[in-house]
Amino acid sequence: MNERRAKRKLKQKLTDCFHAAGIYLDYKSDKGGKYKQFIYPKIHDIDATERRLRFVFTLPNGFDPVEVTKKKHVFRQFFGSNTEVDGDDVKTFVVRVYAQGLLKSFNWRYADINPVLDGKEVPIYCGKDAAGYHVAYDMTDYHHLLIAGETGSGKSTQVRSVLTSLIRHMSPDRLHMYLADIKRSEFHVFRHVEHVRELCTDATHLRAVLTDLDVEIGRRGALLEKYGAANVTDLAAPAPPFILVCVDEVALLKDEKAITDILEKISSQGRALGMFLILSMQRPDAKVLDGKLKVNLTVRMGFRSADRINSRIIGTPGSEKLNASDSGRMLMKLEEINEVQSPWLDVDDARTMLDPYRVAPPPPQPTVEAAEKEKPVPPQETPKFGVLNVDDEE
Ligand SMILES: Nc1ncnc2c1ncn2[C@@H]1O[C@H](COP(=O)(O)OP(=O)(O)OP(=O)(O)O)[C@@H](O)[C@H]1O
Repeated sequence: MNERRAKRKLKQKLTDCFHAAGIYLDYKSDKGGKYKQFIYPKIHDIDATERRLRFVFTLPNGFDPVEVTKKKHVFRQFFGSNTEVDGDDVKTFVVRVYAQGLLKSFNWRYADINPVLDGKEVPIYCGKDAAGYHVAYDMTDYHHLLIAGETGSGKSTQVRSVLTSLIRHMSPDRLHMYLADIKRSEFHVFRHVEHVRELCTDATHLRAVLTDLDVEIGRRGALLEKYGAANVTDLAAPAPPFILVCVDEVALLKDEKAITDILEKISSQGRALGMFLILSMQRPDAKVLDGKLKVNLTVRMGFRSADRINSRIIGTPGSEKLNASDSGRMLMKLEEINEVQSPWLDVDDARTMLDPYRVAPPPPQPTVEAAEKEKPVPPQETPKFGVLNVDDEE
């Protein structure tokens, strides 16, 4: 069957589905009122691949979108149980029909995901969608990420997998990571990995690191101004490395204004400067996700959440309905909201995989007595973070 004919058939099937579901407006077309005319939703786009079928339609003005949500079962009766219907609460809806449905679980394997990371500057590997396709995106396109979900939903595994994928894929010269784990439970596997410039386990350390990064924001901003560039990626080589700040359980820091102010600043200015955020939290905290952060954390991964209010704050309405038995399942908001299964990556496997990237741990700090015996050495002028120094560029 040629493509046009196949699309015409699919369009007819969707129209039949609209009719069966009562998704139309009708009016009498003759004076006697014998003949009815139907106005169905307008079908804009039909995209059919081997594994997935996708329709976009808009409702006629005057039709209540709630009626579509109520009639999702009719779409499943017509197209099969792997059918999803999502709408914007006004008039645009997307219907997706998947050939296989979401996997229950699958293992993180670099060899499998490597091809989808290729060609992306700062790739974020997310998981597999219901059609079995790998889902990944580039932070230089979509910027800052929020990962949220209640305890046991798979959030920590996802943060581990995202960071491990980045380390495997990017050279330590191109990506500098600044990690904060105030709970001290997650990031020990990343200790001494070459990409990881700082690993903070308390607010004082994180505040100092972010204060230095604030200086880096100023330096990079000055560089862009000097060369009339819109983005650090437009600068002539050697471009400064990308900087990723990842804070686990950021809600624990909600009263640390100096910290949240700089995180906000990175969220609003970091895009052009090659500085990105990944923030994770168990319970979305309206105080943390207020103002600029809320607007600038454009990508959301919503694992199972406690209730509707939480899932709305995360920005993935419906994540409260994810099954407790489906660990690692999330609703992911990139441009649309899609259900995605994240990969399983065990802590021990991650540790083993990261071993080749570890540099020797720094020598222990001398004791106070030993330091006092040493002759004082005049302080050296070393650039912070070793990333770039505006003066060197003169
Ligand atoms: N992607 C996945 N695939 C299969 N199972 C998973 C996946 N992610 C998590 N799990 C299962 O769920 C358990 C809890 O995962 P994880 O520790 O990531 O949850 P969490 O939301 O971070 O919880 P907490 O906040 O308590 O750390 C894991 O031990 C594992 O059994």
